[in-house]
Amino acid sequence: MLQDTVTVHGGYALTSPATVTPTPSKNAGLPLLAAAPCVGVPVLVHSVPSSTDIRTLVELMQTAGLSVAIEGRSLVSSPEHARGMVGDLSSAVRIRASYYLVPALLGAYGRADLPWPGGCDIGQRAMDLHFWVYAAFGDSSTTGIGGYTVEAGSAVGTVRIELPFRSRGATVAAALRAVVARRRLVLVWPNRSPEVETLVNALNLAGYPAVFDDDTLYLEGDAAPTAAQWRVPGDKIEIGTLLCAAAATGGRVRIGAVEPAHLGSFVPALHTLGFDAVTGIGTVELDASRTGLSADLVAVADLEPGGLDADFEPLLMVLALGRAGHHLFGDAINPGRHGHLLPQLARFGAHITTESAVRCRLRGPQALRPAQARATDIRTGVAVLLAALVAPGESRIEGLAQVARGHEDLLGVLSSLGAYIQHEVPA
Ligand SMILES: CC(=O)N[C@H]1[C@@H](OP(=O)(O)OP(=O)(O)OC[C@H]2O[C@@H](n3ccc(=O)[nH]c3=O)[C@H](O)[C@@H]2O)O[C@H](CO)[C@@H](O)[C@@H]1O
Ligand SMILES: C=C(OP(=O)(O)O)C(=O)O
Repeated sequence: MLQDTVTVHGGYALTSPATVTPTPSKNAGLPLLAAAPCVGVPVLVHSVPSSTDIRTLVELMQTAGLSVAIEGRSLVSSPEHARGMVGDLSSAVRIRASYYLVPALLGAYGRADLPWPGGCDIGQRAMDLHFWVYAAFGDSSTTGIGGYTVEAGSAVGTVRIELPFRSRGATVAAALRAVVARRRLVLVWPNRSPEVETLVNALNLAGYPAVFDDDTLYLEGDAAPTAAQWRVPGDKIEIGTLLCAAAATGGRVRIGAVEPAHLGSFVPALHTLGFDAVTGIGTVELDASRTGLSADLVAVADLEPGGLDADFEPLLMVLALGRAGHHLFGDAINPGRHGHLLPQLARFGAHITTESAVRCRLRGPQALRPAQARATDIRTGVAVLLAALVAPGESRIEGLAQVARGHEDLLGVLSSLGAYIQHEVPA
């Protein structure tokens, strides 16, 4: 059983003896799993991670009467939709991605009743764009204090939607609604993150032609589908975590099964900080003994294609603390995150100047000292683990259930690189 508190003995270089294969990704897996009951054909999804949020989504689909089952590390989805009854979906409040369930529920029952998305307490989790997407399909939505209801409409023909910004959640909602409604979709300003591109490739494999053309996604939701097998890709955030862990502790790591393009502007950020991260075909490696001079880093989360994924920003903040320069950080996408992250890093002695709720600056290098800290959300949790691995001495980290929401066994992976992490045995 996972214990919620660990002691991290920091100050040791993390080095992988062999090439590390990343664990499959939560954030790429969630849309694929939600898509499986939408496509109208049998689907087998391979490499499903068993992080808590993924397990919650699968349980929710089963409670909703959708025909999905976990077999080993795969999800098997059969086209016969409902068992006829939707059970209690109140645990949907535990994850943000519960909103990915709406299209499958509309397909199975013609309506979706869900609590508001929850998960990490990192800012408002608005769904206005999702409702706007459903309205474009002719669906009607009503909202209340505890949750919302979407009821399926009966409109036909091509649906054209222009998003005001590249929301990942709204893009997934539009794509899944199009295949459930069997309608052509023209979506302007789609999100083009690797997680969405993975979903679009999966829909292609299931016989729904889908293509990005500059700033538009074209999806033939009315095509004839075919049974498909999908695979959840390796977790780009875990890859980033291991690169930062090796870099920050003066170690070395080589990671395989990597799609370097999925790392977006994360690798250039490592270069700015002076680290020689080298990408190859399906690999990325970093040897901190080859570190050069660092320059000022600007790490501002961005939804534009190739922009910095917000979930990389806390990792880069810890890394930058050890590197010379004036470094700027921003995450307006998760506007509550700095409010959790900065106080936890301050416990390690980090001096970070808040410019606004979503922007901060720091001047490096700064030495970190061991601390007692809390994983208040997934990425703050990983950031404090990194800080603890850097700070020489014993740190105590609480709240690891948050990290387990996004990672199947991050502590195990870090331990395989030589991290010395002890689980606290409850009295
Ligand atoms: C499950 C999952 O994959 N979560 C990721 C996803 O979150 P998420 O799916 O929420 O990301 P979106 O791109 O949809 O949302 C980005 C921003 O837009 C706002 N918004 C979104 C929809 C809407 O209808 N109205 C609205 O105002 C959100 O509150 C947020 O501030 O992308 C984020 C940005 O890369 C990541 O940090 C999250 O880890
Ligand atoms: C915030 C995250 O996920 P979610 O949006 O699912 O809470 C995350 O993965 O860090």
